[in-house]
Amino acid sequence: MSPPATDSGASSARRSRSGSPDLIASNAGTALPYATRSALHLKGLVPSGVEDFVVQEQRALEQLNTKSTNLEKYIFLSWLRTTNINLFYRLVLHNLKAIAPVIYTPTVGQACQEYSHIYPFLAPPNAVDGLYIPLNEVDNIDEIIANYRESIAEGDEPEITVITDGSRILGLGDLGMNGMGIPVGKLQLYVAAGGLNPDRCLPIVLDFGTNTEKYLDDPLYLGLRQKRPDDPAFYAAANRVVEALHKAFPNMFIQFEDFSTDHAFGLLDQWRNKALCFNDDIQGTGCVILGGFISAVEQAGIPPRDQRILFVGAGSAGVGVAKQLVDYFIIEHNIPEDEAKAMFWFVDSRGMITANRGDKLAQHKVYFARHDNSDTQCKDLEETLEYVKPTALIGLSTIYKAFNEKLLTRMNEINTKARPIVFPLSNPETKAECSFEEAMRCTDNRVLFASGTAFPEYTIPGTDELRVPGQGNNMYVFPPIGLGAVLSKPAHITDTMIYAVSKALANSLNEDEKKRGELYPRIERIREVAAELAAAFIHQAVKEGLAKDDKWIELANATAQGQVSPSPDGRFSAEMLAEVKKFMWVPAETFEQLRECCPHYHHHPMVHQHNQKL
Ligand SMILES: NC(=O)C1=CN([C@@H]2O[C@H](COP(=O)(O)OP(=O)(O)OC[C@H]3O[C@@H](n4cnc5c(N)ncnc54)[C@H](OP(=O)(O)O)[C@@H]3O)[C@@H](O)[C@H]2O)C=CC1
Ligand SMILES: CC(=O)C(=O)O
Ligand SMILES: [Mg+2]
Repeated sequence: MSPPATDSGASSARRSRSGSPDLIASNAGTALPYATRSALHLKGLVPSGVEDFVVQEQRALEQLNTKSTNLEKYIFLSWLRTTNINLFYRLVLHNLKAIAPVIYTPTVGQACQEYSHIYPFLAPPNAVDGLYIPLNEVDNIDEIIANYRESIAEGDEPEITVITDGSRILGLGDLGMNGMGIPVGKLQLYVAAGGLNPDRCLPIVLDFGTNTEKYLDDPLYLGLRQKRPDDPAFYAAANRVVEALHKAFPNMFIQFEDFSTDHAFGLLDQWRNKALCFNDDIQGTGCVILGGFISAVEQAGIPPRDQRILFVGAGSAGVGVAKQLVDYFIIEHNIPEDEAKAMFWFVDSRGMITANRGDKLAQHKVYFARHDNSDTQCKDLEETLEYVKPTALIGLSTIYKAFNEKLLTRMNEINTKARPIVFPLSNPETKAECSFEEAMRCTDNRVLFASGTAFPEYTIPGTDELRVPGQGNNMYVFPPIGLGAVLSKPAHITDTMIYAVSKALANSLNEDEKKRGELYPRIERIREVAAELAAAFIHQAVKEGLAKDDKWIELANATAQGQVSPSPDGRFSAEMLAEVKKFMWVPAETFEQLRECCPHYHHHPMVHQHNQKL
């Protein structure tokens, strides 16, 4: 069983192997009481003021606020995370709305592009950010895993990993090893939103080269300076790594992230029934967008079956999202699959996707290729929009401003009877199809909107009406899916477990959010909502007979048998929700808590000596 929520020793555990006084000092710093300073031979090495964590946090926030750019803020926060992880997460959790766009999209995109330039000179074994696995060392993967094991404290085996090869980082393309910023950033959200223990999160980059000349020519580039391998070599190496990880840590949840689309589908197909894994860009994005889309369809003002949905972009994200929306129309609205599928059109870089377009469609596009277009071949988005006259426009194309003023205005004109749905979901901001303000202005403020990246709130001109844009980003769902998987330990993740999370997300809006017509819960509530979504996931995993953890099986069965009170939508019980919340990691509030909750503290040789003297 995993440690309880109070096990907040944070990264101090990792440092315990060094036997250095850093163990306590790094996470307590100026909060170290005099007696402990004395015991650890730190007298005179720390300023004399003894303060509590709240004051430390004020100082950290003050320092963060002196940084004039988001990249500087990112660098400061990375430094803080590797220096004092407890303080880092206190700051993140108490300022999530302001900090999420710094540690995650959009700033993380820029940080990845600059990764080799801002690399913080980490000093292993005491500071290890994750695993860098070069192609030419894949045969030594067991040694690499053994080295990692050596660098962590006993009992801190990873329970979750985010793994990328950097080949499609957000909408920024192939960043090679620089893509490491994404697993690092995603795992910070696993901790902040999902309550995973930071010591048990493992970011991994497969450093398999890059096809981006700019990085190959950059003297500071830290990855392998070679072109990417061909497909057989890629799959042989990637599978070798995943196999070794799965063997070393059989219960570890594996999140595939930001692989180029063909490999994203390929790896998922190979591993989805063999290991506890999922692809965030295909399944996570599908899950989160379905959650917001359900709310949008309810507010649009036309029957769901009259929706005509135009996707711009048919990559891992576009196809992943559309497949989940098809399931929704089938399951919730009893629309036969063929009819449900016919509610969707796609545009890619070559125009509307049709079966008779003349090019060989990639396998993942075939399902949605239109057969009813006769001779009509729309060559781009503008033509397709006029042809389809969509009620919903969804962008996962990486094309900045693809939804220009003209197109947005047309969406408004086409949809006089319904509120138009516009979801520019590409990341980061420099790739977003449009902004919230643009969508509001061009649709007489009628738009039902969600974006991948965080956009500012918008006050309708001439009024004091403030509108909050929805953030349709998989960050709302991968933390609870991971948390639910870590707790209930299903043999593998099914589409129906992910579907249950989408439904729970749509049900998670509070009265205020609903009254304001918002599509997603406010980010300040992301942790509270994550607990509900994780409970829904666990409940579904148990229902499908795939969960392996007895405690959660018993709790879910008790709900099903009516022994405990179910949630309003019947998906989980209050008891289960309370248990999930108990598990969620929280940073220590006081020095005492840090000390008590850190099992390694008491084993520290100097602390041991000190305690013996007391
Ligand atoms: N909001 C969220 O939570 C998430 C957002 N995303 C974002 O989605 C975007 C796409 O990701 P992914 O699907 O994996 O990437 P891909 O590169 O696989 O997909 C991009 C798609 O856009 C198409 N495209 C490119 N140029 C144009 C154009 N001019 N007009 C129309 N379509 C075009 C491509 O066409 P072709 O196939 O012909 O090359 C391709 O189908 C990224 O920006 C990513 O950040 C991804 C995951 C989650
Ligand atoms: C959010 C995300 O996973 C992406 O843009 O790739
Ligand atoms: Mg991604």
